[in-house]
Amino acid sequence: MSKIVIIAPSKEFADTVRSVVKKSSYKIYAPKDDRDFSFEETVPIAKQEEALGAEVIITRGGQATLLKKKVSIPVVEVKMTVLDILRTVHTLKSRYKRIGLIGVENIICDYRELGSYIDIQTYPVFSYEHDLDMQVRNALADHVEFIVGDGMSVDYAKRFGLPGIKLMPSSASVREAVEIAENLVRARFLEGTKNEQFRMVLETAQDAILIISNEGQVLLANNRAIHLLNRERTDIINYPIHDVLNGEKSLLNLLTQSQEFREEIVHVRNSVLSVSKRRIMVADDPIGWVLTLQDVTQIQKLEQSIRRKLNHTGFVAKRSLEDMIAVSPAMKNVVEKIKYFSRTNSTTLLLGETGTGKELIAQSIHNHSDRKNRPFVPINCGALPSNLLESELFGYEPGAFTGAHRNGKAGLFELAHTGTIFLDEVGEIPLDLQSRLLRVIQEREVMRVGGSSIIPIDVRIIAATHRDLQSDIRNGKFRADLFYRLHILPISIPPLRGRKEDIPLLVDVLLTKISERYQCRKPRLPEPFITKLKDFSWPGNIRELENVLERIVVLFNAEIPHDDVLQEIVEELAVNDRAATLTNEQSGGFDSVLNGTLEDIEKQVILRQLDQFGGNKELTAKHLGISRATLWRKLKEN
Ligand SMILES: Nc1ncnc2c1ncn2[C@@H]1O[C@H](COP(=O)(O)OP(=O)(O)OP(=O)(O)O)[C@@H](O)[C@H]1O
Repeated sequence: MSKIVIIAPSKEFADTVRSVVKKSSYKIYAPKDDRDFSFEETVPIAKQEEALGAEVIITRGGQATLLKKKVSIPVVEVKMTVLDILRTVHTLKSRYKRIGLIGVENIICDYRELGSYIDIQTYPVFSYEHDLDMQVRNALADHVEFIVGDGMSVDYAKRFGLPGIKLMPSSASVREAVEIAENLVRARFLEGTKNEQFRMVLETAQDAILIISNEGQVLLANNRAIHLLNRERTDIINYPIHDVLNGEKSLLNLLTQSQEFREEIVHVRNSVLSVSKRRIMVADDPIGWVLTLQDVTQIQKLEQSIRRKLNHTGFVAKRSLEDMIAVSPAMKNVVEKIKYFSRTNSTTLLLGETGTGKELIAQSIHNHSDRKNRPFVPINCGALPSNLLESELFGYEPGAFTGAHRNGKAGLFELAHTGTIFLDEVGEIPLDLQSRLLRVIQEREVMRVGGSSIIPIDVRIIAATHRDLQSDIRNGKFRADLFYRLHILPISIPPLRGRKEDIPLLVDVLLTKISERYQCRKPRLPEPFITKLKDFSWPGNIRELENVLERIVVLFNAEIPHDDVLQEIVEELAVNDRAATLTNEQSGGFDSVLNGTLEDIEKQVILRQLDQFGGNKELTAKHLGISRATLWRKLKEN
């Protein structure tokens, strides 16, 4: 398919065209013999080429005038220049006194003035049917001896015995026409590109969009609008908006307002729509309106799905410092450390019993740091067997092991690039992997399992453990060098029993959270009960407290007498505490303690109780039946 088609009505013109147009991408039609193309021949050619996808037709003279009416693509006319005519007339001047210029109006009009300069008669033809005969007769009446003009006119004049010569555009004129045609093709392409871009924007928009004229006629509607209006496109485009929205009174009242507005809410059938109306201005003139309609329920669904996707990756830290309750001095101190440490990129080690909030603190550090908009990648190192943990952390190349994914897989270190990786239960990492982890931390680069290339990473490391890593080092379970790499910024998180001042606020905030989750009323707990909660040792820390409160929310809503529920919980907590103390005393290691001297045994008992009460000396002393001063003294002595 050629985009530019040249129809040369005569053989001579075709020769001029071929001398100019060398590109094979142009299709040239020319008569096979000396006879010029008739209109009956050129019209079908032009129509066929248009149907095949031609974008521009080049031709000349009367053919151009006619084809412009017959096809809807642009027809570029090869115009005769004044110079073309002068050149022809000049050669004839010595032989003929009276020369006439005859031809269709578009050839003659610009040159009519020519007659006054070079003594030549002009005979414009507006329509071959109506004027040609008359103008040839006029020329004869004016005693014109020789005629120059377009093919049709000259041929016609010959029938009256009037000799003539056909005007032929020069190569320069052909070149100019070709240039115009090429520019037109380029402009059409640009326009097509713009239209397509506009269409794509319109169709990929989340909103239903309608463009209406100043008179309220729908000029354009995207597929969402068609879908929303539940009509056929043909029943919408070019119809008045009144007809299109017939029956949707509230929407119509809103849309026919003569003012712009934004995000007005309107109920249409079963949907809630947010509607906006904006003027379209072109050079300060209003030319219509653009209406956007958003299905609010759809937006809510979209938001949910985006959140689900983000959360599904697990790479978003949802909690932050605002979620942390810190009333006790011990926790306030932890919060200060979080704020301070989050300003650095250094490796941080969180030390604390289970349920003390290590994960919450890791997320808070991340969200308080410059990396807050980057990934937060948590992994529980204790939850996976060694080989799986290795490929999870460092990734693997295709075919690294049986069952490996065909395309390989990026490790969590890679996925955490520019963000934070949270190595929970770092004390559970097997020794062989510890050395690999050490290398990654030292070099800040990873190599996938089965791979040979090194991938540099920029990751902040936060590790956490409930284990006594120093003792693991002594027992050969944890590498000392890895410990020192992790122990750069340590945070010891006190157990709940060591920060009982936090309990009342924790109870209040957690009850609100849980009640919201269950969508039920928040229980009001009696003060004595809340105070009583401070007496227990909470081995499961805040998680245990959370579980107890969840039970209260559920049972209070089950209409079980509230006092019974609270009484049962207090008893259960007391029993658990006694059992824990007993187990501790029996298995804890009294066996080991009993082996030492009396002083050793006393020291072990004091330290164990101190630990049991999260370092709280007052409670420890009370439990051991000694004064705080005695406890101080004994601790000092030991
Ligand atoms: N200071 C705090 N303020 C409010 N809620 C807290 C606080 N600390 C912990 N929590 C809540 O207690 C629960 C347990 O916390 P988290 O999971 O962070 O503990 P953890 O130390 O990581 O536990 P584990 O070691 O068992 O994984 C979470 O629901 C957390 O939001």
